[in-house]
Amino acid sequence: MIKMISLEYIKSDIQNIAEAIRAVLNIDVTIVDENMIRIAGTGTYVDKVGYKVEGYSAFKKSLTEKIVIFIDDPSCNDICSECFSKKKCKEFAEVCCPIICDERSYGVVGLIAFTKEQANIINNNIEGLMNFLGKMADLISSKLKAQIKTYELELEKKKLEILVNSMDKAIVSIDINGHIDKYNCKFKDIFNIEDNVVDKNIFSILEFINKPFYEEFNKYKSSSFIYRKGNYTLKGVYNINKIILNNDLKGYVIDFIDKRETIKNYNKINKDYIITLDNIIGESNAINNSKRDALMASKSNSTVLITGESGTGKELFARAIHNHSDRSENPFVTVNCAAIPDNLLESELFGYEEGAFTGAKKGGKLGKFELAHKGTIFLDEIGDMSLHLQAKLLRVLQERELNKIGSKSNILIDVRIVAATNKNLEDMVCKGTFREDLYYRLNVIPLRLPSLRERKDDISLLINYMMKEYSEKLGKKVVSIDDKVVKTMVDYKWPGNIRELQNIIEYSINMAPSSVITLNLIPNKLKNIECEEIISNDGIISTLEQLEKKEILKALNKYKEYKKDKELAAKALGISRATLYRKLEKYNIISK
Ligand SMILES: Nc1ncnc2c1ncn2[C@@H]1O[C@H](COP(=O)(O)OP(=O)(O)OP(=O)(O)O)[C@@H](O)[C@H]1O
Repeated sequence: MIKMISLEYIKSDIQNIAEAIRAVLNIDVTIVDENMIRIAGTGTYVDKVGYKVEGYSAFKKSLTEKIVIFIDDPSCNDICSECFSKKKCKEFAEVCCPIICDERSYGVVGLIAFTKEQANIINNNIEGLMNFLGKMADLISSKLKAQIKTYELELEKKKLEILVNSMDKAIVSIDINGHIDKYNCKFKDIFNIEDNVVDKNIFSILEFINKPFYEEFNKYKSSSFIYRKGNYTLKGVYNINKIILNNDLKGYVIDFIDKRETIKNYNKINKDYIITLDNIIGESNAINNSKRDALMASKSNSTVLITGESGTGKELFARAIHNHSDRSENPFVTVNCAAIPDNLLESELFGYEEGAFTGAKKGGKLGKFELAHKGTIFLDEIGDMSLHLQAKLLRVLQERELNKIGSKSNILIDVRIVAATNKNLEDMVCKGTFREDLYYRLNVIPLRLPSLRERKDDISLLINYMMKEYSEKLGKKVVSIDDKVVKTMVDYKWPGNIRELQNIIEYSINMAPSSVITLNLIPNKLKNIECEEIISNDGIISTLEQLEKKEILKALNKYKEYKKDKELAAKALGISRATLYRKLEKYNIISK
């Protein structure tokens, strides 16, 4: 940074100094910079300003070695013997002194005698002149230092300006009486201000700011606001911070958050996850029916209730419904009602105003319903919502407006609701754990998603899709799957549905030593299905061996998650571990 500054920046000051020296001493003066460019000069040097002093000279030596040089007779001086203009030299004597600033040589100031009289002045008072020239070099150096400081300050100012202007908050600083001192671009932007507002009073521009706030600072430190100018309305939150210097209050910095901007950013982040019905893998009748119903639902504004076992793709369908709807440009906001404790869920859904309760965040909190304005809110695991919140949600659904905790007025909401659950809400209604009126409000468009068991035709398709996805993700080249594995997977019951299938494919790709997924790579639970098949064949007489095999499989299945599974299974069957192993071999049971 400092390197960029040179004597060039202060050349008019330097020229003045050169002329002052000349006027006092009647000897010509010249000054060169660190590149040997003449910066200033008097007499014959005036026309040479701006040109480079070529070759080796006393000036060059003084600059590089940072020493004062005195030459009383150029014709026989050692330094001059190397000078390229030695032969045409018209000088009688010379004194030059380096200009040093922070131990760096920035140039040289020199006195040159072109007549015998001038040489006598130098020769008769060399010590005094050297001292004088040193003082002049110091003067130039201090001017340079001041210039470097100014440059650094300007640079800092520029950086701060860019920093403040690239903030996504609007900020303004005012004195203790409210007069505006500085502000960033965002401030003018969000409040639609066109004029220069420096020195204007903030209270006359932003009437919502509580005027005597500096007397009751803590009370008005942070608040939500509504700003109106003609047809323009802005809602947001502002915070006031004191500027204190040496225990004196000097003013305030106020920052403003534009609510629309917060919502827009939220959308941008969530836009990364765009799912449409075409991305939902499956061609079976069961899934095609669900896709058809979902497309119909997307064209309406009514509430959708998606039901289906865990991992069947309820959230995926909810996103697809939103993305196919005319709300797709607006937010899709998800709330997992089971993951958030009941006491927090209320503020998560509906938000609160500043100071609504002890511990409430500065500036209040935007609720998910507000964030989802003009978009869709996805209430996942709705069956886990408490009765207390069910009543609140019902009120919002009925009245289409919500009351934020701590607020005196209601907010109109325009949000499409898609709820989902893997619970049987009708059963819950019968047991009194889910409100009947809310159930009917939610279940306007029911969408049931089939379990993977009900769409076995899709399993191969899903396997291929997931193999590609995870091979890419994990950077492995797994390209095929053994037919026996596919058959085993088709036969399995998939209680965890697609999520469970995803886990197993991810696991087997991780474990695959080659490019093929083989039977030994998939968990045993998938291979022990025979057990369930035998059990379900009620009414059919089995041989004793079949029964024995069935009981062994049952026991293995029961303890499959345990480390000592064989020991526990053997104990449960009333046989020794060795006998169990023998029987496993006899019945060709593959076990972990
Ligand atoms: N048809 C499909 N094609 C591809 N991936 C799918 C499909 N359906 C679901 N998935 C994937 O399966 C996983 C589970 O889906 P999702 O979270 O939508 O299920 P869910 O029914 O909401 O589950 P839960 O009830 O447990 O919340 C996700 O990773 C999703 O991407």
